[in-house]
Amino acid sequence: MMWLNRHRHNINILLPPTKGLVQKLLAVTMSSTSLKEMRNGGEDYSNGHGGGVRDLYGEDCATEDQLITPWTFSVASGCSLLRDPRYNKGLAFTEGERDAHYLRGLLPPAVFNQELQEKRLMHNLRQYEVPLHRYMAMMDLQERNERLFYKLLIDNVEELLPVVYTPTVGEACQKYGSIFRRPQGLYISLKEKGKILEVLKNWPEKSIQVIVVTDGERILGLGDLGCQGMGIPVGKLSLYTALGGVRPSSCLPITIDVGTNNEKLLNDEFYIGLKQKRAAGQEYAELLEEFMRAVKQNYGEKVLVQFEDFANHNAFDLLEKYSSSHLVFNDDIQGTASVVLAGLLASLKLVGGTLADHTFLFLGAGEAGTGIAELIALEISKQTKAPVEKTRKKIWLVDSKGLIVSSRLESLQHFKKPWAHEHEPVKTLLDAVKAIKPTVLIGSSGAGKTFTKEVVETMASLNEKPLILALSNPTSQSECTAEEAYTWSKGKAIFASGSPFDPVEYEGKVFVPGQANNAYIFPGFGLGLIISGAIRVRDEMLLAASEALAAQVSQENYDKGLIYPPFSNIRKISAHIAAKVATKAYDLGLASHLPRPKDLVKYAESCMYSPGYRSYR
Ligand SMILES: O=C([O-])CC(=O)C(=O)O
Ligand SMILES: [Mg+2]
Repeated sequence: MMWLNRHRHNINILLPPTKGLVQKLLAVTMSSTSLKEMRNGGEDYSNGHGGGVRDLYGEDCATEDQLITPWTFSVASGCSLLRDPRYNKGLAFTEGERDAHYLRGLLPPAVFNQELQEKRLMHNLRQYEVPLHRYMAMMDLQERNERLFYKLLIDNVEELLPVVYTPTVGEACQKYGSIFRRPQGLYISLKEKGKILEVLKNWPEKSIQVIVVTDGERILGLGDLGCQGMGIPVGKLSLYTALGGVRPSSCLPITIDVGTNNEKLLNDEFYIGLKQKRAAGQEYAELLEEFMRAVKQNYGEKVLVQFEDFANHNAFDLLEKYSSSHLVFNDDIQGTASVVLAGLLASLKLVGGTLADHTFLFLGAGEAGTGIAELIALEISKQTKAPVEKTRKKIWLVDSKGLIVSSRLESLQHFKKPWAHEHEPVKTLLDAVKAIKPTVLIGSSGAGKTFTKEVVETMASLNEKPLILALSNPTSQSECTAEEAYTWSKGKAIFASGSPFDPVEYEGKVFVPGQANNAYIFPGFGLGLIISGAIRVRDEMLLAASEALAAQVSQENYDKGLIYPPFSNIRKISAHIAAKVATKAYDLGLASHLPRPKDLVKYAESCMYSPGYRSYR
């Protein structure tokens, strides 16, 4: 179906002039405005999520800028093809492809299919006993053969998520300087002030749909890792593709380096970032402002900017500042809130009652704690029609100074103020549990081992089925382990954690802990924004995502005491979340891709990147 015009190192592929394609080809000669209109109109050649044009491998990899002429598309051959992770297939190049693309002799004679490659890789990965070595092997694969990386991740998601994501990604960030090989993502430091637009233009891909950006100040619960935080945007975006089906070429990981206050890194000769204390105040705000402007100027209004692992003091301000002018989402505030709310909604099937019947106590009043608290209050308000000022009263937060109460109001940071209810001062978490008598205990402090035996025992003495969520990451920062939650509560607790724990056997019964991690939400949430061409994020979309996730918990899952569905179904789950988010975007008049597709679940599924190899013949 295609004609090849071979040169020694490049292959120009001519598109066949079939009727449908002629229309498509005409389309790509148009101005970019009319191209966008056609794309939004759902023309066949569009990938349906707002960027790119299908290339001959059936992939949406060409961008408008790359399409210099509408009739040819140039790909590498020979060694360049083997070294291009986007197109390399390694031993899976067929005999015919080896002839056609000057690969003869550059590969050993065996031809493997993708399944055999997967089998070999999983076998090799399982030989590594050190999790970080598995992480490094996965990163090498991503840089060598992108489709195989995603195929492996999708087909073995439960086994590989802890490798490319929490907990191992935390250790990878801590050691990023020493394991650093080939750069991933885009680094924007104070040195690039005044030139950020130019820096964005250095990135090889032009049609970006999702940016995950960090400034490295609060990486998971590990604190300030400066420039080494890059592992987080890279990891999150690999989940955007594997779990949410967003094309890898549309994903851009960014680390903003304004220095670090981590003395250990400042004194480390191998540190890869700026060796200075963090810029703050106006200098910080100006760099972020330039960045946000450049992003909009370069990628347009529909690019999603996900803020990740910023410290509290910047996270809330950035979200507030840019949510009315940009498509922004803070995963730690909003994504975590949405996933926890989903778990709470699902847990009602196990504990009975409505959300409004519960009393919530948080340890940690930062991004995750206050974000979750607010979303719970909004959902109760939606369900009961009570004003949110009233529904907040059933939600209590403890920070490093004790229970947040009205007598502390003056000295509280602004994001904590709504939670300062009338109560006498309480100093410790244990005393707060005794005083408030919560049905749900949520750990979001980033501080490990804080749900002590007494705390869990008190929760179990107060409740038939206490709900205990230890959200802090990675595993070392978890408020308690799954085993502690089940044994200390004598098997009564319903438990979920931010990082994964293995099932626990207690008195002959097996308890399977859930993973309350924002990875359930952000990939599908982002996909929903992309397919609808949403231009803003709204709380209603977060509630819709929570409800969609909760609806995916099956009776079989409930029978095992689970309040989250298994990650093995995540692509289907993401499609449902995407559909509900897109529906909200359309209902709120915030969607720019018209007309609205009739079956949004099917549409979301049809837009998903699939990592099977394409034939190059
Ligand atoms: O990355 C994770 O596992 C969840 C998350 O956003 C965080 O802990 O900051
Ligand atoms: Mg995070």
